[in-house]
Amino acid sequence: MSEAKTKAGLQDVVAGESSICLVDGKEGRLVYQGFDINDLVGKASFEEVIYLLWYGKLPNASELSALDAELKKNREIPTDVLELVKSLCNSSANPTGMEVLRTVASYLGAVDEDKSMERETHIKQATKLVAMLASVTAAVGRFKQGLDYVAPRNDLGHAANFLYMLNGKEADELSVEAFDVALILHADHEFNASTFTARCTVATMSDMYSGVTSAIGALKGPLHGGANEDVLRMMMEIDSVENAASEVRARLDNGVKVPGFGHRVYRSYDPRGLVLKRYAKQLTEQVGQTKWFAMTEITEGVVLEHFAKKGKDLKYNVDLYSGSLYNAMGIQVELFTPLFVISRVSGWTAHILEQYAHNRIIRPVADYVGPIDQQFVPIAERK
Ligand SMILES: CC(=O)SCCNC(=O)CCNC(=O)[C@H](O)C(C)(C)COP(=O)(O)OP(=O)(O)OC[C@H]1O[C@@H](n2cnc3c(N)ncnc32)[C@H](O)[C@@H]1OP(=O)(O)O
Ligand SMILES: O=C([O-])CC(=O)C(=O)O
Repeated sequence: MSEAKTKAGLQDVVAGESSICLVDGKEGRLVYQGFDINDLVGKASFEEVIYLLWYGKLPNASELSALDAELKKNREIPTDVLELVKSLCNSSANPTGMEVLRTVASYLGAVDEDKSMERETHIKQATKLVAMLASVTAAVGRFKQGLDYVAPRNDLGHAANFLYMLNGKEADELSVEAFDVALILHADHEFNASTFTARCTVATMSDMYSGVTSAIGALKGPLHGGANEDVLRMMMEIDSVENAASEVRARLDNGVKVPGFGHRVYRSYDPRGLVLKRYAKQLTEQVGQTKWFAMTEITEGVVLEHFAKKGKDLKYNVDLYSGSLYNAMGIQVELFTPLFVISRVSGWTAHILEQYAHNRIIRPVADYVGPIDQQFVPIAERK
C-alpha cells in the first residue's frame, strides 16, 4: 500500500511541465506562449493563435499564409466522411454532435495512410483535424435540421467559413469577430481534463487521432465542455426573465450545481468570461434577442451572492456567457460543445506535439484502499 496521500481530483497537483499555456488562477490571467489573451483578442486571428500554440511564436505573413492555405486545403469533407456523418445524423440512436465528432476523429485516423510519427506528419494531421472538425460540425448542424451540406468557401477565414457552412449564408461582421474571439479564448487551458487525457493517450506513443478522439470523449462531460450547452438549456427550461432569480435560487437551495460556475483553477475570475460577456451583450442587442443574456446576467448575480454569503470564492467560468452569444449567431444548442472542440483541438494538438517531443509514459500510482490478504474460496464453497 502506498504511503502517499492523494488529492481528490488531483487538485493542485503539478503533473508535468508545459510551455504552451499559463493559467494564473489567483490573478485571473490566461497566457498562451507568453501572450496574455487580452493582448491577442481583437489583434490576432484564430489562425495566428493556432500557429502560436504549435510553433511557440506568432507567425510572420508568409508563415501565416502557408498555414492558412493548408487549413483551406483540408476544409472540404471527403465523400466517405460526409456519408458517415449523414448516416450518423439520420440514425435512430440520434447521436449528439459530440458523439459524431468523436467517431469522425477516430475514422480519420483509421483511413490515414501516413502512420509516420515524425513531427511533420503530426503537423499535417493536426491541420487536418482543425480544418475537418470545423467543417464536420457545420455539416452536423445542417443535417440535424434536415438541411443539405454547404461546401466551404476558400475566400473566408476559419471563423467566417464555419458560420457560412453552418448557416448557408455569410455571417455579419460582428458575429464573425465574436466567433473568432470565442475560438481564441477556448483554444487552450493547460492540463484541463480533456488535454490531460490527450497527453496520457499519446504518451504511450499512440497516434494523434487517438489522442484527439479520447480528448473529445473527455470534453463531452457536463463538468467540462458539456456545461456550455447546459447553461442555455437551463435558461430555456426556466424561460422567463421574471422567474430567473427565484428558479436559480431554488436550484442552489436544493444543492444543484448551476452550470457555468466554478472552476478548479480560477479563484478570482475567469478572464475569458469577461470578454465573452462583452461580446454576448453586444451581439444579442444587435440581433434583438436579449432574453437569454438578461437571464444569464440575473443568474450570475444570484449565484455570486449565494456563494459570497457562504464565504466561497466561486465565480462564473468560460461557459456561462458563450450560450447567449452562440444563440445570437443562430447556432443550435446541440452544437455548443462541438464549438468547444473546433477551438480546443488546436490546444490538444499543441499538447500532443509537446508530449511527443519530451515523451515519458504517464503512469501515476494509486493509493490502494481495498482489502488485502483475502483467503481464496473455491466457487462451490462460496455462499
Ligand atoms: C470548460 C470547463 O471545463 S469550465 C467548467 C465547466 N463546468 C461547469 O460549469 C459545471 C459546474 N461546475 C462544476 O461542476 C465544478 O465547479 C467544476 C467541475 C468546474 C470544478 O470542480 P471542483 O474543483 O472539483 O469543485 P467542487 O465540485 O468540489 O466544488 C467546490 C464546492 O463548490 C460548489 N460548487 C462548485 N461548482 C458549483 C456550481 N456550478 N454550482 C453550485 N455549486 C458549485 C460544490 O458543490 C462544492 O461545495 P461544497 O464545498 O459545499 O461541497
Ligand atoms: O481548465 C479547466 O479545468 C477546464 C477548461 O478546460 C477550461 O476552463 O477551459
